[in-house]
Amino acid sequence: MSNLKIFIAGHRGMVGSAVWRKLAAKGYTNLIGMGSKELDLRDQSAVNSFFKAEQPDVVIDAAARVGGILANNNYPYQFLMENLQIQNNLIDAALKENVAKFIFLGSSCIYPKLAPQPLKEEYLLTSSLEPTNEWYAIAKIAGVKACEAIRKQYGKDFVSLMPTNLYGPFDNFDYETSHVMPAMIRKFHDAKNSAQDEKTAPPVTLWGSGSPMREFLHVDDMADAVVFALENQLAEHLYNVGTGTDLSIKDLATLVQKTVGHLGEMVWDSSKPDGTPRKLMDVSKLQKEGWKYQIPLEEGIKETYAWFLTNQANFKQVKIDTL
Ligand SMILES: NC(=O)C1=CN([C@@H]2O[C@H](COP(=O)(O)OP(=O)(O)OC[C@H]3O[C@@H](n4cnc5c(N)ncnc54)[C@H](OP(=O)(O)O)[C@@H]3O)[C@@H](O)[C@H]2O)C=CC1
Ligand SMILES: C[C@H]1O[C@H](OP(=O)(O)OP(=O)(O)OC[C@H]2O[C@@H](n3cnc4c(=O)[nH]c(N)nc43)[C@H](O)[C@@H]2O)[C@@H](O)[C@@H](O)C1=O
Repeated sequence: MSNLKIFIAGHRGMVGSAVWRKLAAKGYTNLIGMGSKELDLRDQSAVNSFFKAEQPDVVIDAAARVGGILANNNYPYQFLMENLQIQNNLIDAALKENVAKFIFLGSSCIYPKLAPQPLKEEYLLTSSLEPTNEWYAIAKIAGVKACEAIRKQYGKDFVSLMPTNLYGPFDNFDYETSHVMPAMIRKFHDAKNSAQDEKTAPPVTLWGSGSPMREFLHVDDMADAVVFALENQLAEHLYNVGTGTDLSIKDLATLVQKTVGHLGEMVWDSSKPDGTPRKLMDVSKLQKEGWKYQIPLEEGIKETYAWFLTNQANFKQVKIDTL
């Protein structure tokens, strides 16, 4: 049991809620969370007042404007500015209020589009970013650099974890704004359910060519990595978090289709972007510290589809507010 006061920013999101569950299960009793309606993390003075009043020992930053390839491409300003505002307010307030440990979550898209594979942490800022998500990536790079600067200048334990593509319970299943895994689960499921009989399911339309390669990590493994980073003093400021293996989007589609039990065709919509051709993580640095993923992809997809089936009435569908 631990009484460490831990503020999980974004505790209602896919990652934040998984971190909360994991910490609660491990006996952490002093967890705090605020929804965006109670505390808008873009509001600097509200964030400063909250930190002054609460004085957390640890902050886990799982709050962000998050979305799949199309949302990133269509709303560049929101993905750049909201993420900068949220993370800047959290990081700066944590420094001022003397928070002992800060865990910042970035994304594998911080690495250059055409970097050598697998992606090592040291490839950061060596060439240009993938255009569909450079806005989000630039915000995340600024977060990594802010934490690195605090570590260098103040010697504080601020660390950044870069997750690969994540999936699992409490994901966003919106057709337009979601990532590929929840999109596929919902599309195959809806097509299967709209069939007259099982063998005449309508086709499912997927985006791009299906040739990009992606790596997927179950959110419970991600939460486990966050808890590992919390409980251990990591030697460096930046660590990749993933499985170290990837597959093509076409192969993923076949796996999800089989899990869901859709028997129709797949159609590939080439008017939608492919995004980066490959972003396989080199996960050896965190492995050397002692952390490794546990949940195999097939098992994770089965479990996520089971969760989707029991939560169909109220799964999350994120819409993006613009000015
Ligand atoms: N999902 C993925 O595949 C990946 C995610 N990541 C990173 O992991 C982290 C968590 O992502 P994930 O859980 O998937 O995202 P979700 O969209 O599921 O959750 C994000 C959370 O952020 C909160 N939030 C957003 N804007 C604000 C705001 N203005 N004020 C307060 N809270 C806000 C939301 O709160 P509320 O619900 O109350 O509105 C929500 O709970 C992010 O940093 C993301 O960049 C990195 C790589 C891949
Ligand atoms: C986590 C990561 O997530 C994003 O990057 P991404 O990996 O490109 O995103 P994605 O999951 O949306 O797509 C992966 C691939 O899958 C293809 N694809 C097929 N059919 C569907 C489909 O129906 N929906 C979606 N979303 N994609 C589809 C799609 O065309 C692409 O080739 C960024 O936000 C980035 O900033 C980031 O951090």
